[in-house]
This record gives sequence, C-alpha cells and structure tokens, in this order.
Amino acid sequence: MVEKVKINDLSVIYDNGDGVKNVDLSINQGEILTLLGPSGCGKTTILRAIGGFNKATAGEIIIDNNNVTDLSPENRPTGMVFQSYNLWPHMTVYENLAFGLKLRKINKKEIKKQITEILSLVRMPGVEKKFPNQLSGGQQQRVAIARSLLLRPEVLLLDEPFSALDAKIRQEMRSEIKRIKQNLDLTIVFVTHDQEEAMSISDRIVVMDKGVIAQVGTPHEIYDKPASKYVASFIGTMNFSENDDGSVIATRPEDISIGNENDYEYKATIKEIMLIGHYAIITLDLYNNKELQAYIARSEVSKYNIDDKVSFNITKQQVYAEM
Ligand SMILES: Nc1ncnc2c1ncn2[C@@H]1O[C@H](COP(=O)(O)OP(=O)(O)OP(=O)(O)O)[C@@H](O)[C@H]1O
Repeated sequence: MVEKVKINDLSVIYDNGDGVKNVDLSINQGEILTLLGPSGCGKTTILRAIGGFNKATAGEIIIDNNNVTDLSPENRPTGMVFQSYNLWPHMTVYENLAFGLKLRKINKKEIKKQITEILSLVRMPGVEKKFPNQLSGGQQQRVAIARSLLLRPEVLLLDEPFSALDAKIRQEMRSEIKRIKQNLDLTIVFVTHDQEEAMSISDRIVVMDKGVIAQVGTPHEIYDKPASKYVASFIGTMNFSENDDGSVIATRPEDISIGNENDYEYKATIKEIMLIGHYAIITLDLYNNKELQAYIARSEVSKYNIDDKVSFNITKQQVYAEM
C-alpha cells in the first residue's frame, strides 16, 4: 500500500476554541476514506485543512511526501467538491468545465477533448450547451465532480456531496463515485454524517467525536468491533444493558436468535412486533425492566404474537467498561 496523505498531530482551533485536536491519519493511494460523525465533530474542519482552506494551528499535512501545510489551496494537488454544487449559473456546462483549464493555458482543442472525455466518465455526454438550472441535482453534482476531476487532483475531497439529493439518486451516486475512483485510481476523502453512506462507500471509516478521532477501521471492523460505547451507539443499532459491575453489554439486534419457550437459555415475552419490509423488529420484555430489540426474517413473523413467551440466545456481544 502506498501512503498518499499523512496527517501528523494536526490541530485546527478556531478563535472560539472549537475545532479538532491532535489528529493523526494515514490515507492510502486509491482508497476512499470517510470522515464520519455527528454535526460539529470536526469532519469538515479536517477536510478543509487537507484542501488548504483552513489553516493548521499545529501539526502537518503531507501529500505525496511533500509537506503542503503552508501551501494555498491552488498549490495543493487536491480538488474539492462541496454539498452545494457551486456551478456558475450564468455559464453553460462547457464554460463551467473549461474555466479551470483555460486558467492553466491549455489550448482549445485539448480542452474540448478533455471535456468530452470527462463528461463521458461521469455519464453525462452531450450536455455541454446546457445551463446548470436545466440539470437535475444529481446531474449538477456529476458536472461539479467532473469539473474537479479535470484539474487532475491527486486527492479528491468531497464534503457531503450527495446530501442534497433524494435517496435513490444518492445511492446511484455512491456507486458512481466508487466506479470513478476505480477508473482513475483516485484517492478520495469523503465527509458524511450518514453512517449508511459511510458503510457503503468507504474502504476505511474515521469515526469522529467532538474534535477527536474515536476509531479508524474498515466498515466491517467498525461495525463488528466498535472500539468504544460511543462508536457502538453511533454505528448501526445496538441494545445496551448495564451489568451489576457497571460495565455495559452491547448486542446487535441481528445477533439475537429467538425460539420457542424452551429452545434457549434466556426467557422473555414479546412486547411488540414491527414489520419493516424484509425483516421485523421484535421487542422482547426481559421481566427485569429491561428490553431487547431483535431482528427476525419476514418469513418467521407469522410464528409469533404479542405476549408470547419465548426464549432467546445471544450469539455475539461487546462489553465496555463505562456506561
Ligand atoms: N469558521 C469557524 N469558526 C468558529 N468555529 C467553527 C468554524 N467552523 C467550524 N467551527 C466549529 O468547529 C467545530 C467543528 O466544526 P465542523 O464544521 O468541522 O464539524 P462537522 O463535523 O463538519 O459538522 P457538520 O456535519 O455540521 O458540517 C464545531 O464546534 C463548529 O461549531
């Protein structure tokens, strides 16, 4: 694996004291690394620091073995795409795309060739003469991504690029960005607060909590072995219950098997059955003022009724020291 970006002990502190502290991160060539966390945790601050839009208070940012910490955005090998597409409304798609290339003094014929190629890559051939307001949100974002890619960034920075799009288009764009990354062997840093988006798009995820990194790992690692109760509660659904010694047991609803009254060790009563689609959520009443939620397949739902006495087994769980 080739290390593309190295962030060493980076702090970006705003005048009011907010920001991010002591961030260490290594980003590999060709990976999509996602910064994930709730609003205000510092995702955008890190992304903008990589792009040169935020000044580092301390620490350094290395890209391709060059220290870029003090370079301005245009002197970094990065390209940034924002949540709002930022296309110039009075310019056609062609003019929007050609702008940066003209500044680089590329000749007209070459510009035309590159624009044709990039529009084909983002699956938008033939839209050169349209204005941004004649395109859908998803199409505008494809053009915005194309515009960034034309400047051949080594690292593409995407700040919640799909959050203004509706759910179906958002899913399409996730596949698109993975395909484009593969095609160009791009390195992408992606910011989202949507854990499903992070799970589906990323090679690795950085979970952030109040300006610091809570965990870095593959989507599987983050989901299967959350490093702390915070990560466990942020990613996916978890049941939490406190042990007598104050430690906390975390169990995913899919790691609970339900059977007839005598099938398993633990006993419960069914309190609620909620059919979601291909699965149902069953709420179990454990008699000691505790409840657990379990998932069962749709095909199993007809076997159970509210107030049924059942038994259950836990196939996997995590234990955390703190509540
Ligand atoms: N320009 C600024 N001046 C002062 N404080 C700021 C500035 N930008 C961000 N902050 C603060 O720094 C912290 C991190 O903000 P940041 O925008 O990086 O979070 P985020 O995780 O990207 O959130 P969101 O998902 O809402 O964009 C927050 O407490 C925020 O209020």
